[in-house]
Amino acid sequence: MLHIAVDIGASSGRLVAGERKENKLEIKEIHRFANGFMEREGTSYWDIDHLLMEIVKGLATVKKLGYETCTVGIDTWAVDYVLIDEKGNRLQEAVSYRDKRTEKTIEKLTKKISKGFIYEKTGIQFLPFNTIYQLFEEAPELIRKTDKILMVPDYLGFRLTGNAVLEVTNASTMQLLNVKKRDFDDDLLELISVKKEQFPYFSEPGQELGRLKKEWFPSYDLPDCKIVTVASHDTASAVAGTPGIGEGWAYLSSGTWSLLGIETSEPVITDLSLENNYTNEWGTFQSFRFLKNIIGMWIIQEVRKSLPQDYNYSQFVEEAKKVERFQRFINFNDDRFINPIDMAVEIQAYCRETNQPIPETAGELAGCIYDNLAIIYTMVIKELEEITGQSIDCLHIVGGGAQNELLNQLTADVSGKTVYAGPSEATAIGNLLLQMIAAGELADLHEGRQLIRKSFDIKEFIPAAVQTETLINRFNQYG
Ligand SMILES: Nc1ncnc2c1ncn2[C@@H]1O[C@H](COP(=O)(O)OP(=O)(O)OP(=O)(O)O)[C@@H](O)[C@H]1O
Ligand SMILES: C[C@H](O)[C@H](O)[C@@H](O)C(=O)CO
Ligand SMILES: [Mg+2]
Repeated sequence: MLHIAVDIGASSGRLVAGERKENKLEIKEIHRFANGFMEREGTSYWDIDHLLMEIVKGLATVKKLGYETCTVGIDTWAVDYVLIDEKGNRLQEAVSYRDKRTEKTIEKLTKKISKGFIYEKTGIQFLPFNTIYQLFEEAPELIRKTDKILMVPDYLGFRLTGNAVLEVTNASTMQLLNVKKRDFDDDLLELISVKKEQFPYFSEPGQELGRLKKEWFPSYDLPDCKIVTVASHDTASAVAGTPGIGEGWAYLSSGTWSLLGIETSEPVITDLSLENNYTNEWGTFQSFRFLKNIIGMWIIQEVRKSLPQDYNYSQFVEEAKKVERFQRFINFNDDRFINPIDMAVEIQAYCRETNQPIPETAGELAGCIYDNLAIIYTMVIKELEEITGQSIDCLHIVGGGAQNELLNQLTADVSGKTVYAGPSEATAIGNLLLQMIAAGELADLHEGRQLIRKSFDIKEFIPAAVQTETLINRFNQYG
């Protein structure tokens, strides 16, 4: 059976076909397209209709390749949603989590209910753009007109099948679910004046959402195509698509964001996890993704836009290799880097304010980004071990960032952990695994990860000795 993963990240989207051929998973990229938010009248939003048409375009290609039967699973970035009325019409643009409307919302809401209380209920990290804060900022009359609040991947599935669900891995990122009840938290819904009935019913990954709506057939005429819910939060699919070599492994889903964490069977909700802003996003098969959001390749993506000359990511890495290591220490998790007007200027301002050499060239800018990400990753690994009491033996770097061999080696060196890099399309692969488990082609995720290890090139990076403590001390001095 052919399975199609629709994986849409903040910077790019792709349709990846996957089929099990004996003891290998064979994948083929069918369609790739750019993503990114737009700005209009002071609002940052996603062109959601364009994304839908890109999916349709990709499915038409599947048809042209001669397939008649397939399943499709959709995953995207987290927290963002679409409001629809009782006729299914979209009530407004799909606002991006990078929009500035929620910059002060945590401060506003935690005057009414403490952070500790919210965290005790949800176990979810405090990111200014969590769904709870976005919904709080919506105009009350718009919420009153809203029949359903659909998370982005669920909205795309609704447009293709007419059926709406709330898939749990992405639902958890709303910071509205009570982790013990595995249901909405009534206090939090009341706090933001939203009703439970304004959400669809929950769906676990692996359930049939429906068949493609007839009106889409003319452009791709896939008579036997079923949409299946997968881990619709892309990071949850990326974790599912992590090879999982050894016992004490951690994952780093390296794309626009760097999501670094471990899989747990129970949530970790402690003073220390709250203090360090760790999250317990829901994973597949009732697991949890105990992780931390680290500003990831967003930084270099935005620097790329700042520079007069266009560099591709391989060129940035080559330029970064030429500059001296660890000349600047920058805490890229500072809110100033969430969405500055000009990232290169913001980095230079940070260095000027902290009396550090100001990076000017592409190599100096990329070099300081990769140097400091390696230090931040190391600090998060140390925090994870301290908070959970579990030792982490190795780190799996998956996603587009896994192709950055300089950063892979720097991460191994600074953290002292062996790094396994790849697959770069782990999100799409995890999406495919969940469809294959639903189709009975795989018994479970354990078998799926064995298939990954047999099917894809996973590069090993052995740590070389560096003065980690010195680097962390210097980072804390400037961070
Ligand atoms: N050849 C390469 N060398 C080094 N880095 C690369 C290379 N190709 C891609 N990358 C890095 O991968 C990043 C994109 O990763 P990926 O494709 O996983 O992100 P995405 O899926 O579009 O977004 P999201 O993180 O929201 O899922 C780029 O920003 C870039 O930094
Ligand atoms: C906004 C979220 O933190 C973001 O989507 C992250 O969870 C992610 O999934 C990045 O791919
Ligand atoms: Mg991605």
